Amino acid sequence: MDLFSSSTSLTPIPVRDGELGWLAQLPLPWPNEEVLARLVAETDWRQETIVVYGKRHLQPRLSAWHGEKGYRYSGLQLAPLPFTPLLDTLRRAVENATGRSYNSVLLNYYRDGRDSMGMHSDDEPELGKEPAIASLSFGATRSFILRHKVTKETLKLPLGDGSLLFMAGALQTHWLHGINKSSRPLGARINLTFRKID
Ligand SMILES: O=C(O)CCC(=O)C(=O)O
Ligand SMILES: [Fe+2]
Repeated sequence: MDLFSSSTSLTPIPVRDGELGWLAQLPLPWPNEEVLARLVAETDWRQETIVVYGKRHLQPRLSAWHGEKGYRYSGLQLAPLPFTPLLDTLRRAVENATGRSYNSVLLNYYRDGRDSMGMHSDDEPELGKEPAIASLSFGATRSFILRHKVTKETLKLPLGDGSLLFMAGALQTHWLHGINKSSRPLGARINLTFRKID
């Protein structure tokens, strides 16, 4: 009997108009807390500015972009940093679990419950049609909100320490997603979304 088969393969989350898979703990060579501490310390974190209706705002989180190609995100042009050995190990673990390959990763650092990400779709043209996006989380559990653009159906997925969420198929065409602010005292969370940019 393969003791690990049930814990290392993605569990499908049934959803209309897209594909979602979930794994409670991605197998990694280090404990989650060690990965979190290294990502906090070793990443060149930036607080990016976004322009909304002509006004400049600081994003309510820190971020970093690593990959082979530059990337436009919410009107920002992010200059890519190379993959570090740590990020490369995480990428390989995510590729094993999802059966897809990635050449870029966006890191987001939610310092506490006041940090957030507005509702959006990852549907930039350079991601291609029906992009596969693998989302790896460390630290505090935050609710990942998914809202269907037409039916307004809403899913709330608590993404815990070490968990992997896989989004594919038509999901980005039909759904928005984001991370709400929380009034509860929450610790730090880092999320990595692995993507393939053409
Ligand atoms: O922090 C999360 O779980 C979501 C991140 C996200 O949606 C993104 O990076 O595009
Ligand atoms: Fe996203």
